Amino acid sequence: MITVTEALDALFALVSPLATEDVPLRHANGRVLARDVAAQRTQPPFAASSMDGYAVKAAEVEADALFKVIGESAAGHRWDGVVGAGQAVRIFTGAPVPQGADFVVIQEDTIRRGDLITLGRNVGSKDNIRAAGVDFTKGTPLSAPRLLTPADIALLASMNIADVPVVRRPVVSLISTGDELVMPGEAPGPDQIIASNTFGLAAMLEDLGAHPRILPIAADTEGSLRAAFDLAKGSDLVITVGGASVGDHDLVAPVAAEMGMEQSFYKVAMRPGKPLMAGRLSGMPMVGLPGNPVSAMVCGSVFIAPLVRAMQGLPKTAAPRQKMTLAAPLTANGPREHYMRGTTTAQGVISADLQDSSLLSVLSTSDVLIVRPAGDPARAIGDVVETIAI
Ligand SMILES: Nc1nc2c(c(=O)[nH]1)N[C@H]1C(S)=C(S)[C@@H](COP(=O)(O)OP(=O)(O)OC[C@H]3O[C@@H](n4cnc5c(N)ncnc54)[C@H](O)[C@@H]3O)O[C@H]1N2
Ligand code: MOO
Repeated sequence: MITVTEALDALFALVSPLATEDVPLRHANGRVLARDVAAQRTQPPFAASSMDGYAVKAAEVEADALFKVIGESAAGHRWDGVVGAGQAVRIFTGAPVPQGADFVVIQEDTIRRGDLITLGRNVGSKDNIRAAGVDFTKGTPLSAPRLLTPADIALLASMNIADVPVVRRPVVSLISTGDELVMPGEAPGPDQIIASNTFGLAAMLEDLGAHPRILPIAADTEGSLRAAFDLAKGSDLVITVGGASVGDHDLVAPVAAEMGMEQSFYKVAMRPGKPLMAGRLSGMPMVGLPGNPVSAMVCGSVFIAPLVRAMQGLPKTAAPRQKMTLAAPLTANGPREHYMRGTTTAQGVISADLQDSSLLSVLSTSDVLIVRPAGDPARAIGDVVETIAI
C-alpha cells in the first residue's frame, strides 16, 4: 500500500490546468483567476474626504480659527474653485478635496453661523483625506492563480474589470455503484438504501468551483458499469463510488481494467479510504472511491478537493492543516494514517466516540478531521495534533 502523500502525488500527475474562459464579474466568485488582471483605473481617482466637514488649509488649522464657507463639494459633484486663505468648502465623505485645501475639519469640531465657521479647540492633526491612489493605481495587478473570494470580487469591481478570465469549471461525473442503491426520493426495496455519497460529493465539488454531474446508479453488473463509464466520456474527471473493495460484487477495478484503464495505484495506507484507486480511463483521470459514506467524503476532502483545485490551476498542494490542542485523549493509532472525525470546542479538539466509516450523522456533527500519522502513540489532553477543516 502507498502512503497518502504518494497517492496524492500520483493523482496530481493525472491532471493539468484546464482552459480559460471569460465570465461576467457576477459569476466569478469561487472561480480561479486564470491570468493576471490590471486595474483599469486609480482608486480613489482624486484626493477624497473621508469625513463630512469643511476643507481648509492645514496651515490655518488652530483653535478658534474663523473661515468663510465659499462652496460645497459632494460625492459625485466636485467644487471646482481654489480654496484661498481664510476660506473653507463644505465637504462630504467621498467628495473630491478642492484645490488649495489639504485638511478636512470634521463638522463636529466646528460651529457654523451663516457663511462662517469657527473651529473648536480639539481639532487634532488627522487630515481626514484619502490620497489619490491610496487603494490602488491604474495598472496594479491582481495576480493569478487565485481563488476569487467575495473581497476579490469587490476589488475587481472597483478596478472596473467587468469580465474576468477564469479557469473553466472541471466537469466531474459521479457514478454510484451497487444494486442496493436508489436515488433520494425513490422508494427503496427492503434491502435497499439511498445513494448519499454522490450527493455529498456533488455538493463538495460545487463548493470547489467544479461542475458535478450525478450519473444514473450503476447496478452490480459489468454492462451497467460500462454504460455508466460511457456516459461519463468527455468529462474532465470521473469518480466512481463503491465497488472498490475485494468482494465478489466489487466490479469497478475489473471493468475499468477491461476498458483499458491505466491504473496509477490501488489501496492507500489510510483509514478510512483504504480501497482507493486511480488511473486514466478513456483519456479521463478516474478515481474510484470506497463506498462507505464517510470514507467517500473523507477521500473527497483529502484527495478530490486538492485535485480539483489543481485542475483549476491552483498549486498542487495537500489539504491545508491547522494545529489544534486536544481536549480529550486519543488511543494509539495503528499502521495506517487515520483521519478521525472531530469537533472543535473552546477547550480544543475532541474526537468523536464512534469512528465507523458508515456514520454520516457523526460526520455531519464534526467540523475537522484529526490526522493521526501511522503508528502515532496515544495522545493526552493538551497535546497538539494536526487537523483538516471539513
Ligand atoms: N474483506 C474485506 N472487506 C472489506 C475491506 C477489506 O479490505 N477486506 N475493506 C472495507 C473497507 S475499508 C471499505 S471502505 C469498504 C469499501 O468497499 P467498496 O468500495 O467496495 O464499497 P461497497 O462494498 O460497494 O459499499 C460499502 C458500503 O457503502 C455503501 N455504499 C456504497 N455506495 C454508496 C452510495 N453511493 N451512497 C451510500 N452508501 C453507499 C454500501 O451500501 C455498503 O454499505 O469495504 C470494506 N470491506
Ligand atoms: O477504508 Mo474503509 O474506507 O475504512 O471504511
